[in-house]
Amino acid sequence: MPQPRYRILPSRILSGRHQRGVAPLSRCHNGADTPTLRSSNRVLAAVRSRPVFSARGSRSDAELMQFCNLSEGQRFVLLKSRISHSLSPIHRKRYGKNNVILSDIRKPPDSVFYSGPFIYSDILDYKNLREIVVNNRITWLIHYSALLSAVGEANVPLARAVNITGLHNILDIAAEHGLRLFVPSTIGAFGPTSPRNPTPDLCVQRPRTIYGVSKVHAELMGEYYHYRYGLDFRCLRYPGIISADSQPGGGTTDYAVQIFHDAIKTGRFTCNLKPDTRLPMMYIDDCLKATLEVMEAPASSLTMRTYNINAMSFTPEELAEEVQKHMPELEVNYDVDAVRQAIADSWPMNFDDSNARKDWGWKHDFDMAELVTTMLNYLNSGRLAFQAN
Ligand SMILES: NC(=O)C1=CN([C@@H]2O[C@H](COP(=O)(O)OP(=O)(O)OC[C@H]3O[C@@H](n4cnc5c(N)ncnc54)[C@H](O)[C@@H]3O)[C@@H](O)[C@H]2O)C=CC1
Ligand SMILES: CC(=O)[C@H](N)C(=O)O
Repeated sequence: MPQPRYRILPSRILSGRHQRGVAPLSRCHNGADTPTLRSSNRVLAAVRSRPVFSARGSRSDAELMQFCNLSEGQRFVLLKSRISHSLSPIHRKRYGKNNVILSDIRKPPDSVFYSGPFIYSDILDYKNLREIVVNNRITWLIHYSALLSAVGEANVPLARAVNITGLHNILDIAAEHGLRLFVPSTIGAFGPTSPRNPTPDLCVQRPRTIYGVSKVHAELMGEYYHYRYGLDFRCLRYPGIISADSQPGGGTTDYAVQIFHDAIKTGRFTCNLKPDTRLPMMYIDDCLKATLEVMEAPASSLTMRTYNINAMSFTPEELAEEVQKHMPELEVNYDVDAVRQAIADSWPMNFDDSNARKDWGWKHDFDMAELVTTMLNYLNSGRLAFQAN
């Protein structure tokens, strides 16, 4: 048994009461401090025995009500991304500005940086993550950091480190400190041998990207920690997310964001996928709604820990036609990127999210027509405001 080198100071767990735990640490392969499984077991055994942190279904409604009411100093860390830009204001309104802490390896835009607490962190630095969780008495962790599908293929070692080693760090910290943990998965967690139309929650998952492999790994590890250690792990497989308030990044579905920016800026759009490539998509507001709903759902309503969610499915051609209803002058061309096309061809065309609808009442608000109108109104209002200044 290794000698303890560090002590975990008193930390707040979900009930808002305090738990004292002492965990010997060992060095993990990436050089960061991480608890040994054995020491985690000891802490977790104590945590699991507490009524608010027992396995699925054993929490009473009263405890859940108490849990979801963050009045006793419950605090979040949101590991930042484009999606969390939009999620943080909603969380802050709901749970209090200072109870939601954003964190990233990069300084965000000023509008995000000055909107509330922000802490620098590198997902690969376990010790730093642990300090953030302990020093800020964090109780919920929302883990968005990742390299997406196309950028992941361009830098596999980095994607493997951020998406897999980073996830291991998060899981250990969440389990050790009794945090509720949300990790998003994706349509990219399926592959060419999965049923594609529609794709159910449970089926063959053999993705062909490092991104997809890392997300299947995250789903399985999260569920394993849930059943093995009682970790309150919750995961949604998002479709392509479309949002107006951030620039498109390294995803395969990002053409469906880019088209709006290009339509408004230049009146011309060149799509990097074939016109008939059908993929599941969702407007950001629906994504945020689903994320909050599943985070707050009583554990007893969840029959699974990882759910598909969906809103619509369309092809570039169909999306372009819908945009052209508002902007008939929009010119659309196709210049197919072979890597992105191969990824898209291996992903679901339609997503079966019937379990989410049945278990916790998931219901989307935005269809394609609503999405297009909202995106164009939002981006046009930004452009008009800019011109007015
Ligand atoms: N945007 C989409 O269409 C979809 C997104 N998702 C998932 O949602 C999450 C967020 O996605 P987006 O907002 O689109 O991603 P994004 O690319 O905007 O954000 C990823 C964030 O990870 C951060 N990051 C990278 N390396 C890091 C490190 N070493 N330490 C700390 N942070 C680091 C980046 O700085 C960036 O802010 C990802 O996990 C993604 O897999 C899932 C399905 C669809
Ligand atoms: C669907 C996703 O996970 C993401 N937008 C990507 O295209 O990589």
